[in-house]
Amino acid sequence: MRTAWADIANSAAENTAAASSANDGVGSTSRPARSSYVPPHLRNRPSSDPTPAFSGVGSGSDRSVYGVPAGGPRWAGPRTDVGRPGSGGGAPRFGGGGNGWNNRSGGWDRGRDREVNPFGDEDDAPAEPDASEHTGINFDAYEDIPVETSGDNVPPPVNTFADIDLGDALNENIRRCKYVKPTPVQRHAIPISLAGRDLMACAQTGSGKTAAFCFPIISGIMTGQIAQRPRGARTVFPLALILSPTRELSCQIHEEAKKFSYQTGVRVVVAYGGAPINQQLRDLERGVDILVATPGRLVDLLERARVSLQMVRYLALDEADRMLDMGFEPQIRKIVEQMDMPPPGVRQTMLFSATFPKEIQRLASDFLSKYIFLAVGRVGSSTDLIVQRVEFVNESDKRSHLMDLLHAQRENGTHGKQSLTLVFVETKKGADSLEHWLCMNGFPATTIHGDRTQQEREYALRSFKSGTTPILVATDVAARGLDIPHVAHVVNFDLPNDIDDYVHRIGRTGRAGKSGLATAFFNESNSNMARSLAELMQESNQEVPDWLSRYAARSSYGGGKNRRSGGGGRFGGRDFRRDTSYNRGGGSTDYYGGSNNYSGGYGAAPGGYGAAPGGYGGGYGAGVASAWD
Ligand SMILES: Nc1ncnc2c1ncn2[C@@H]1O[C@H](COP(=O)(O)OP(=O)(O)OP(=O)(O)O)[C@@H](O)[C@H]1O
Repeated sequence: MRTAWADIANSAAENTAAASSANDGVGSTSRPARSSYVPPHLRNRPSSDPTPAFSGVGSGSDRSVYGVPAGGPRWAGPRTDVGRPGSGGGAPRFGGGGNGWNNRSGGWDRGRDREVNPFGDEDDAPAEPDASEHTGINFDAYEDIPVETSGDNVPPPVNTFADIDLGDALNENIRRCKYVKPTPVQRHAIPISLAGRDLMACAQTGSGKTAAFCFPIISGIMTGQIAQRPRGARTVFPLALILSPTRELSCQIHEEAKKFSYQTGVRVVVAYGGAPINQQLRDLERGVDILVATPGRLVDLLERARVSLQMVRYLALDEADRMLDMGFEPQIRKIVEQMDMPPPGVRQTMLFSATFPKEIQRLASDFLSKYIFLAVGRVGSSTDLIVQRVEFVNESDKRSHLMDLLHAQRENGTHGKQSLTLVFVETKKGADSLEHWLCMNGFPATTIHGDRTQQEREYALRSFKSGTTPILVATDVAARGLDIPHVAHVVNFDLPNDIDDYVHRIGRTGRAGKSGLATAFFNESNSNMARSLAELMQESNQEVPDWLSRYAARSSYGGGKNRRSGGGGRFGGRDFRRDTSYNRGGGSTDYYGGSNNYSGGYGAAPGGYGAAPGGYGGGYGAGVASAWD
């Protein structure tokens, strides 16, 4: 059976052969693959199009040609090689400027020729007017969702993708993805980002945040002014950096971004730990516009001087609260503040997550400039699409209880390829032992956790996704971001110590408007979670068992951290800059001088879950980062 590494090894061999160079390793001076790099603005140029360099500026949009606000470009690099065609439609016609990139490209279409169609045979399927019919997305689930924005001059939301000037090639890929309407976070976040504004965005799990940050980045690179990139001997200069906390999530974002950027000429490369670095170096050398990475591997590449961040115009942190908690913050600060990345206000920064504790918002503001805060849905709440059940199960009864659930699923047909079950446990050993026990009892299962090799992790994920092993036993490494179709049931065999982790875990089901089920096993050892759990369930219109309410009445806030998402407001949705203690405590109103804009029918009542200062202690030791990364 071909494994991930077999694939990599084979593709490396193919590449080496194609390059006809026995000396194609890292450090080779010939770098044959790299010579075929074609800059994005030249790759889309029709071969028959003799259009010379175009220097026009698109109009009719609230952003300038650089994708920055009308107030003035924040990216000052002079454009020498590419212009923006008018926004009135038609395929983009990029003109070569006769510069070095063009000369060494070997032809506009060489890069594109090699591009694998990520849509496969479905490429030409017509878009359905009714999204729910074709994709199973229940868009009604998103109606009346509460939205809050705060900050200066917030660009208005759009209702359709056609209302946004994303460019023909990207629009075509949106059609290929069968995205008919933007989701609420996309409706708000995309115009904000296209206007060049920094953004801190909170939106519920499975609500389409990946596209919300990818579309403006791809569009900006395709259409914006790009200063000529330096030509370091072995250094590459991406224009955008997307960081995520886990290898699997980085791979997933990479796959998504490749779909969105198909035939746009924008090149997306992924770099993550646990996989051979040489293949990643070769990928980078072929050219990179958007680099998707985990922090540890990126630091490695930066220290080897194989990547420079000096040309980064867009920085996106997915799962931003996780990226800035104790485990990752030093690495993120190093990448963002201590290397050669342009500062806030020069680069554009976008932070996305479903949860955003106040203390993390405070840290995050260091990376942002005059940003807009956007909350779609109740920050840190779970989506109402997920039915949540909490069952009291003593530690010693957990296995037999799980077995009962699985048998019941089998009997009512909700088991198998179309109904996957994801079981979260606290420890890696616990994951292995439960997996073994399930297999012994006739339930094919696999496992994913930080002690497994990356090859094993990827194999496990594929086996789960395909339904070969319809049960995945996982630690929190699988809690965030993973978009696995057909996860029908999430079981919190061991509850996490942090309510935000619970929100992300159960968010692996009930995605993109579909419904899902989440069952949690609760016992005495989880009593510190009772209150947060009961309140979260209440907010999500779930039935709270009486016994849990009694536990909640007796206990304090969850996990000892008392850091309910969003902070300061019972329903989250709260920009920490509006917090009175922040303003009193010497916090500068420079961060925030703007109006608050609400839509939807909820109020962020003060009080309630106030996150006590210093209450947040982070959930992970520093050493954990490497296991994730
Ligand atoms: N406009 C759209 N129309 C239909 N489907 C969409 C749209 N936007 C995104 N999706 C789909 O919704 C699913 C969830 O999207 P995504 O993974 O970006 O969610 P997310 O908000 O990042 O979730 P999480 O918080 O768990 O990381 C994906 O399968 C994606 O393809």
